[in-house]
Amino acid sequence: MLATLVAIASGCLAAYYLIWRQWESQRLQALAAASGCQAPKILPNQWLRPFGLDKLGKVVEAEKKSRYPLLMLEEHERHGDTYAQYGGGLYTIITRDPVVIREVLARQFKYFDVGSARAGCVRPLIGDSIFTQDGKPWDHSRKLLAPLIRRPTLSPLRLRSRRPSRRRRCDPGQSQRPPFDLTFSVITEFLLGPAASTSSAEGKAFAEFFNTAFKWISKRERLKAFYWLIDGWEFRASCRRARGLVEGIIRRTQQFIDDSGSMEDRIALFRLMKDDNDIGEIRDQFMNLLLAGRDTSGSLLCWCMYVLAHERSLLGRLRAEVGEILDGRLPTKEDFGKMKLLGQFVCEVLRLFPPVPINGRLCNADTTLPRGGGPTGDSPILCPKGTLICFSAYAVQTDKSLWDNADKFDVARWSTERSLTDRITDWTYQPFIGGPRKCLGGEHPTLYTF
Ligand code: HEM
Repeated sequence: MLATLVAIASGCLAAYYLIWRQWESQRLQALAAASGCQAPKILPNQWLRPFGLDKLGKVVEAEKKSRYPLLMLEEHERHGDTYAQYGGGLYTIITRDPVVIREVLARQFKYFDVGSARAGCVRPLIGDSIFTQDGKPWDHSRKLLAPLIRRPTLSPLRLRSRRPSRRRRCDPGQSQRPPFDLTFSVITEFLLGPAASTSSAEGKAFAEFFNTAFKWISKRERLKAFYWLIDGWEFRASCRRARGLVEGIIRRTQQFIDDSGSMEDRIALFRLMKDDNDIGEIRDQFMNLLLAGRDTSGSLLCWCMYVLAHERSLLGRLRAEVGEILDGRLPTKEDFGKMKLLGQFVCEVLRLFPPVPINGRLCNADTTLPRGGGPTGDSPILCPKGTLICFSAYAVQTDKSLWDNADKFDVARWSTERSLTDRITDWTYQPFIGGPRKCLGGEHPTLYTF
């Protein structure tokens, strides 16, 4: 009797599923037809098609060899500006078409989320805030943080000047550590003030726990939707301890923040700490900003040094420019406007070596995108709810059809007054992305590099 009931229930469920699938498919076909959509080029998967595990394996392998952006570029050159494939369980549209990217990040912003995988991957360390949220919670965080970080009176230049220690600079096995340690301490102090200095024992311990947790996060990110497979005691303990230490630092800072507001121009999160907000919220806002700003600025510094090691004459010209404008004193914000060559140099480094070379968005409603379909790729394409859009600033910024001598490092391409504005406007240059979610800290890259 029970077996019969189970069989009937299973049959009903299966029938319901098939009817629903049919109905869904007809609805999507109608939407596609109404917008003149054609299918994009869909790359076949070798095995386990619905999960796209072969594609995921290829990505993981490329990331291990630090050549994921190069893989994306090669695939675009082989398959076109926009194509589709199943990857890591998701139907994925992969694009380097600026028109499609603008549609996703700006024109149809509300239909594209950062998605739950990003949040799940990093939440144990940074909690929930601007970097991981979507919809109303994101809007709240953005409105809260944007005015704090972009205050005209606030300047990271007020931080005392710092250099990596001589011992670290000489350690060849740790060539990437000094820039990342430097940006870690600059951003931490910029956001929380001197009490968070990473030269204190507490600050050092925080940096250690944060870095350990971050190594785990990098591995989790590689697995996309399957990030949860990478977990462990060390990861959880480092996250817990890093979060605990930050709370201690925030409490201490709150004690010496007084009503006179004397520290307001030296601590970006001053208002947040002063207004008696929940300590957990302040901690998460800070951790999100640190995660968003530390590696990006550190990576920019590394690439600047890499380029300068190869372009010795450019180094000489940059030294001459900076020396002439500053004449031995520390710079002001206005000085950076005068350092034309330095600005062009940073633009070109960010073009060839964008710190966020690949990015993604998850579609939250059935919609269409203006290009990528049909034999020429000029027709609109259908983008059903649940589609992952993967786009690469690196592939756009090194696209030979958009840039003359795309592979060549050439500061002169930024020498005319409008070159940067024009490139940002037509979305062919997007190291800080664009649209409502564009980088909050990316207004003064020259300043960070200095
Ligand atoms: C060279 C340095 C930097 C680069 C290239 C860079 C690049 C980016 C990019 C591409 C995004 C978009 C990420 C996404 O939505 O998927 C982003 C977002 C963000 N960045 Fe930066 N960033 C830099 C420095 C900073 C700094 C120093 C801070 C803050 C102290 C910062 C704060 C943020 C925040 C808060 C977001 C999230 C904005 C939102 O979702 O509304 N960034 N950045």
